[in-house]
Amino acid sequence: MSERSGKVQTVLGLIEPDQLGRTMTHEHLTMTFECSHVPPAPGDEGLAAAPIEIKHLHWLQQNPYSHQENLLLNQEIEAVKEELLCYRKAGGGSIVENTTTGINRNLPVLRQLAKDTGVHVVAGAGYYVDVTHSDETRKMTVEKLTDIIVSEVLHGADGTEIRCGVIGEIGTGWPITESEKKVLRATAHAQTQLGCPVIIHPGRDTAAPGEVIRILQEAGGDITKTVMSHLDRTIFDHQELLEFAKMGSYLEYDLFGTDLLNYPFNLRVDMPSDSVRVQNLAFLIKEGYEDRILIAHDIHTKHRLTKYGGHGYSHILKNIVPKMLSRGITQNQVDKILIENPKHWLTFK
Ligand SMILES: CC(=O)NCCS(=O)(=O)O
Repeated sequence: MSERSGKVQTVLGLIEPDQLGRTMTHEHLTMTFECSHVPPAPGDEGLAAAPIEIKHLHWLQQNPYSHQENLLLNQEIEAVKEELLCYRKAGGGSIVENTTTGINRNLPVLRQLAKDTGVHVVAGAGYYVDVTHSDETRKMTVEKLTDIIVSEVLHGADGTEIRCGVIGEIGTGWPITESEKKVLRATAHAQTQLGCPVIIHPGRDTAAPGEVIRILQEAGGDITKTVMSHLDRTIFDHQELLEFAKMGSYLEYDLFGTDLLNYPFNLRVDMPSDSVRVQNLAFLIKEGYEDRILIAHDIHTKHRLTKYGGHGYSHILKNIVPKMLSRGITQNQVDKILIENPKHWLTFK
């Protein structure tokens, strides 16, 4: 049995699972998202180059990836610190920080934020999507990738002694590339060695989550300790959702606070509103999945911070929880989604 067994690993060390409290299982506190820049529509070049201002907020909400500066969340450490203090005041306890290799993980900043705010921060090991894989990463064998991921959890990552407490978000696109498949197999092998939680970013296609789970399963991964992120923008039909839910992973709705009409990464998608997200949670609960649901905001751009008029990290606690309660979800079920489910997922076997 390892020292991590029965514990949660934060950037400040191991803690008891009961110390976590309310937990957002998919956020970013510092990262860059230049890999996902979308050129502005003809005529919008001026807006895309303008400083972020309240008069441009609606444009930014509809075109978040077409503004280069908006993609640099790493420039907002002070604002994020203030947000985390508000998150604590609102009853938040912990945050899983999903930034992996490829989108500028910064473990010393995460550790400082945890120290300054008292919020428990769990950092992510592994690799984001193919477009961010270096030539060196692409050439690695599954064994080498496994060793690196294991070391990020056991010894620390990016040349620091700060240890990751989950693997992910592991990035995959659609179709899943060969390099991403190797990372997925390495993730499963590392999880087998460590007994740790895993979290996946699926490609933007309805078939993507199921395909990822099949690859992890074949490589020996523990699907019951694996989270499928971004279901909001990936599976829409309730029957397809139930088919996927039967595969046994955690089901994460993590884009609370976003209301995007034309989702630039897949224009066929009708991005749901927060009201529809809550309806989906109520549906999954009715179907018996209350032990498998997780929620978050996945803040990864500047405009979603309260400093810029956004909803911030406390939106779920302040606005979504009352909405859930008003739609027949009980306090006990809310507590499962925000406290019990994250706790079970994050505890090492
Ligand atoms: C940081 C990240 O991967 N966020 C997800 C954005 S997406 O549009 O839902 O893929």
